[in-house]
Formats: sequence, C-alpha cells, structure tokens
Amino acid sequence: SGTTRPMRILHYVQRSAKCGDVLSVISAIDSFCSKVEWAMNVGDKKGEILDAVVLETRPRYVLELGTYCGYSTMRIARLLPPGARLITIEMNSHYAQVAKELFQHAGLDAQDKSAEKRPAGPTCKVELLLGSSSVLIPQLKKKLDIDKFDLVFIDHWKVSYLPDTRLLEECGLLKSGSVLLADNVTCPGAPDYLEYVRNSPRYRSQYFPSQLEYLQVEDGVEKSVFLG
Ligand SMILES: O=C(NCCCCc1cc2cnccc2s1)c1cc(-c2ccc(F)cc2)cc(O)c1O
Ligand SMILES: [Mg+2]
Repeated sequence: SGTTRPMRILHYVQRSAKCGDVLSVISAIDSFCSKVEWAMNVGDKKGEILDAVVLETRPRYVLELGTYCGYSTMRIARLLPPGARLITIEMNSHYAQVAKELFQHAGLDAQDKSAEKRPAGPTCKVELLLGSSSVLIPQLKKKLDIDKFDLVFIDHWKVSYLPDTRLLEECGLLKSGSVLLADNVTCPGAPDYLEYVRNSPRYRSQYFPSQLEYLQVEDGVEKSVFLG
C-alpha cells in the first residue's frame, strides 16, 4: 500500500514546480510523465491543440468530463478570462483530491463544489464536481446556474463520449456554435462517438491528428461544432 501514480505526480510537482506558476506545474507533469512514469494526461502535443481551440473559442462557460490529475483543467484555466467558469467532473475521489492539491500548488482559483461549505455563487474559475457524468450533467443547470456551455472537453470513459454528448443535447446545454473537443478518438478510440459527430447534420466535425501522450503512438482529437 505504497503511493499511487497520481500521488507520485503530485509529490514530483510539489518538489520541482514553482508555487503559483501554472506553466511550471504543467511542464513538471509533462517531464515526470515523459521521463519517469506514463500517465493519461492529454499531454503537451495534444495539449497544444487544446490550447489553440480554447484561444479560438474564447469560451465563457467550459465543461470538462474527466479531470484525472487536472492537467488539462490547468491548461484550459490558464487561458480563460476572469469571469469565465470551468466545471470539471471527476468520478474518482482520489484523482479529484490530487487535482485539487495540484490546483493549489499552481495557485489556481479552484473550489470543490461537492463540499458543503461553499460561498454562494461562482467565486472561482475552476469548479470540481465529484460524481458520474450521466448523473451530474442533468443537474448542472439547476445546481450551478449555468445555461449553455461554449466549450466541452471530453476525456473520460471512451464508451461514455456518445451517450453523454446525447445527454448534453437533451439537457439543452449546447447552443449553436458550442464546441466539443474529444481526446483519444484514435487511441483508445471512441468509434461510436466519431461516427455520430461525423455523420450528424447537427455537427461540423474536424480531426486533428497527433500522438498519444508521451508516446510515439497515433492518437488525435476531434473538434465538433454544434450547429443547433
Ligand atoms: O481512460 C482514459 N481516460 C478516462 C479515465 C477516467 C474515467 C472517468 C469516468 C468518468 C465518469 N463520469 C465522470 C467523470 C469520469 S472520469 C484514457 C486512457 C488512455 C490510455 C490508456 C491506456 C493505453 F494503453 C492507451 C491510452 C489515454 C487517455 O488520454 C485517457 O484519457
Ligand atoms: Mg485522454
């Protein structure tokens, strides 16, 4: 019962990244995961595609499905203007705890929305929700007073990409122009999701070829604009 991989990432960051410097936290995670131990962060190569889509979309409301250690959460949050809100959903309470501690090290203004004691209203940019996406997505409007998302970064169970996208549509959480960006559509792959967004008249979809994080394996992200 030693340490877990997320804990080893956290300890490396706490030892080697500058407090309050989100870029040094991001690059510390990348150097640990490329030199010491692989982990399922979106990584630096696909991360640059994510950055470009965030900058191009200039989103005010962002949803992330699958926090893990919060690497992509931090990549997104650092590019958001004040007043923007980033909701990230994680299923695993240990991953969520590590992510929170990494956000603290990075000086990111983050809040655990699953905690009871919290000030009313969105006092911070990153709001971490603990639970399953299929349960939480239908609660977002009521719980967080959010109407539509401008950008959704999908990076959780690959079999959940399609059902959760359908759920986002049904819950009225997407508007014309909303952007979905899905990680791992080649490896591990999300074939039913790809088939849907590439063939549905309600999406304009584009594939960005890249590589699986920290490896020379083909992967890519799919950007799909909801047309309403
Ligand atoms: O599984 C992956 N990510 C999901 C894990 C989080 C599960 C959750 C479910 C859930 C439900 N509701 C709310 C929140 C959540 S979080 C994943 C896996 C690989 C990979 C692994 C082995 C391999 F050989 C090659 C690639 C690479 C990646 O980039 C990944 O993202
Ligand atoms: Mg991924």
